[in-house]
Amino acid sequence: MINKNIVDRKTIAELLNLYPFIEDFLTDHLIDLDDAKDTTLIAHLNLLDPEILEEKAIIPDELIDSFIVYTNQMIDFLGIKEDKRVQSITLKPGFNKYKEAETFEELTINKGEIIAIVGPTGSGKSRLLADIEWGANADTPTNRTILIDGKTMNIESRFSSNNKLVAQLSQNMNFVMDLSVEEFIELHAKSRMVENEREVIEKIFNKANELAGEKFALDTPITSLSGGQSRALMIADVAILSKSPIVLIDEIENAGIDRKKALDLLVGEEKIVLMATHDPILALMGDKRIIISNGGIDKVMEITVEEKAILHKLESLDDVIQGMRTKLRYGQELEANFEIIKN
Ligand SMILES: Nc1ncnc2c1ncn2[C@@H]1O[C@H](COP(=O)(O)OP(=O)(O)OP(=O)(O)O)[C@@H](O)[C@H]1O
Repeated sequence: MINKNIVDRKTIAELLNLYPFIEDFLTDHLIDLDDAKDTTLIAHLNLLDPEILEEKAIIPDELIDSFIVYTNQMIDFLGIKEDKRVQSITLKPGFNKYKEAETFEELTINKGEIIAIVGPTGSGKSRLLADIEWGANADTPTNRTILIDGKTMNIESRFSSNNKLVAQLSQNMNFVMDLSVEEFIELHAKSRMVENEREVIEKIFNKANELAGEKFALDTPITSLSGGQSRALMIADVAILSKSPIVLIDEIENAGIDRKKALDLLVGEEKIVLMATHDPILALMGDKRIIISNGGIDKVMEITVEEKAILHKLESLDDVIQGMRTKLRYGQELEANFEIIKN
């Protein structure tokens, strides 16, 4: 089944590749496929002249909604083998540290969504991630319940180490195995029984190097990767090779990797991503954010249009800071005059 997150993130060409039958719907609605293939449907509609939209009686949001309904009906009708992956997780309220009931409405997170978890140090962000990893069923200190596709996690999924529903990326990841990067990925690819092993190894290696600040080689021993490089390798590995549909990230801000690319990579693979963070850029990169206070979920907020604009400015500031970091690292002097490019 598709949902709005998927339609918002995939290009029309990618959607056509998955569901060739949508061509009829798009052409019936006068979408010029030659023009539109490399953009998302919403981006394409937003680029159209308002007069043309009016003339064709197209209201972008309504068209997207009917596109989703049509595509899902066709998936049903054609009996297309349904994606067995998890479609959503739901958090049901429990108690905060003072045993007061959490007041948020039950929260459902769909695949392709990014949720930031924010709150002061010690407020319970990691605890929430642990509840999700554990598949809490009113049996953790918070008394929360986590539903996967509307159901509590069964015992097998909770305790099995194969087919884990949840992949966890934490701040401190140390490798202890005596393997090269290539051998490490190969081992993982073999255990997953992938057919196109070479291709997968190359893809993970290239993606990891795109995310990492300092490049590494296929024959670099994994024990000599830096913190940021190991984190980049794990993210690429989880995104491309791991079948776990849910990814939990505990603070990637200090890992020295390209955070935006990392999130885009995970979400592009249609994972459900939850990340605990103190970093305003990451917090605003989420579609929603969960505010934690005293061990409880205080509220759930959606990113506003104004915040999206602020995120854009913060990213420019961040570029300046990263640039300065690079200069300092390579022994250069900083200049007082610097420009913040985007506005
Ligand atoms: N609802 C709760 N009931 C009981 N204990 C809780 C609850 N929420 C959190 N805790 C406990 O509070 C402590 C601090 O929580 P946690 O480590 O999750 O904070 P954090 O927000 O991740 O902190 P930091 O930002 O420093 O990483 C932990 O021992 C955790 O188990």
